[in-house]
Amino acid sequence: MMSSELVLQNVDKIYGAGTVHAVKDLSFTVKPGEITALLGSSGCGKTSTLRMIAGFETVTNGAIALDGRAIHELAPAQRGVAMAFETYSLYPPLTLAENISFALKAQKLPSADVDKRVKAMAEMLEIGDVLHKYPSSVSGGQQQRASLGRALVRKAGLYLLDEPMGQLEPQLRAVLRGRIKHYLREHHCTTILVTHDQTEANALADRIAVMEGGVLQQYATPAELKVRPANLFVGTFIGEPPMNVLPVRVKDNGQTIDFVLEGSDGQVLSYAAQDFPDAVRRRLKNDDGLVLGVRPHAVHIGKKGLMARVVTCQWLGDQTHIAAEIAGRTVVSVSHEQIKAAPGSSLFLRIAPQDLHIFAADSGAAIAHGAELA
Ligand SMILES: Nc1ncnc2c1ncn2[C@@H]1O[C@H](COP(=O)(O)OP(=O)(O)OP(=O)(O)O)[C@@H](O)[C@H]1O
Repeated sequence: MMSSELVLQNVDKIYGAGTVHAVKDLSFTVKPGEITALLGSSGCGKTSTLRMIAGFETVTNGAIALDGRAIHELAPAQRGVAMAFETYSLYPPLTLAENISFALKAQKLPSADVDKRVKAMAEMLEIGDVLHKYPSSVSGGQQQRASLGRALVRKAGLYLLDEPMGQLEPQLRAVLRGRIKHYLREHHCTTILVTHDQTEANALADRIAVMEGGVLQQYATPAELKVRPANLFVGTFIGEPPMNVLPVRVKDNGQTIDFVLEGSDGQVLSYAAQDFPDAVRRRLKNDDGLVLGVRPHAVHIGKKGLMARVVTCQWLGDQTHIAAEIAGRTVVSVSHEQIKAAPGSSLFLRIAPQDLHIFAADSGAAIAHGAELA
């Protein structure tokens, strides 16, 4: 199947009389055959972005190109894009099989070939037994899968999938994710997927565009987003349970680098100065306000360290989750060992220097990840 490169360049979406600036100066490229997820909370602008690429919304400023061809002023049908949108529903007078095969028939493929492809697609999506039914007599989840099948079975330069599995129960969603990813890979489909579910984005996408307030926060692989978040928003948005956040002031006395917890009576995370390379130390000016981000699995329970008061301690069968309070903040620790800690008791939290994410308190921009400059 052909696959295309998609380029968004300085795209803005302003609705109505200019009161809602839904997408701000958005630029990113999806390489041929790559799967990109647009991820963000409700209202961040991901659907507006997808709808502009599809042609259902006009672009206020900027350009969208597919394989070097500007498409943002073309009608949707002229863009060479296949779509599975919640609002882009099935044709009611056609069966699910006829809906899925519609575009293939329009391409005048031999009917034996069409039948074979529709059947394979339906089996992949677990709707083989309802292919003869009409949309009104199947469930929402089956309609959604038929709509996805109709998009995927077509030949297109670009595939746009809007929350394609939003209506499915978790087990089926997990099975289909794997199959859909395999299909997209095998057919080298350039794909954009909109989701608010980071598990889905991580499982399906090569790269994730994290959006907030209409602004692209970071565009990177799932692993990079976790290990090197560009800012505090991405750090706390990606990862489950979320990253712990500790506002601090830094003191470098030449021997040790001390992070003094804001709001505490002098509780300090203290590290040997040589734990941090000079390049990082030069960026940490004395008394600067910083925010430390620490993943829960990097917060260890030890014999010394930051003293915290246990709020809850739960063994989940394969890991212990401890929530502890320190300087009026809750810090979560996740451990694969079974730990017993009574609520109200005190314990000590240890964090290795290489597990610290250091952000500027004012802008939220990342300064360092572990011992490396951001
Ligand atoms: N047709 C419209 N007219 C005016 N404002 C709109 C319109 N469509 C979306 N918006 C606004 O634009 C902003 C971005 O909306 P958008 O639907 O793109 O976000 P989203 O991240 O996809 O959210 P959701 O996950 O809830 O669909 C929101 O503030 C929304 O209220």
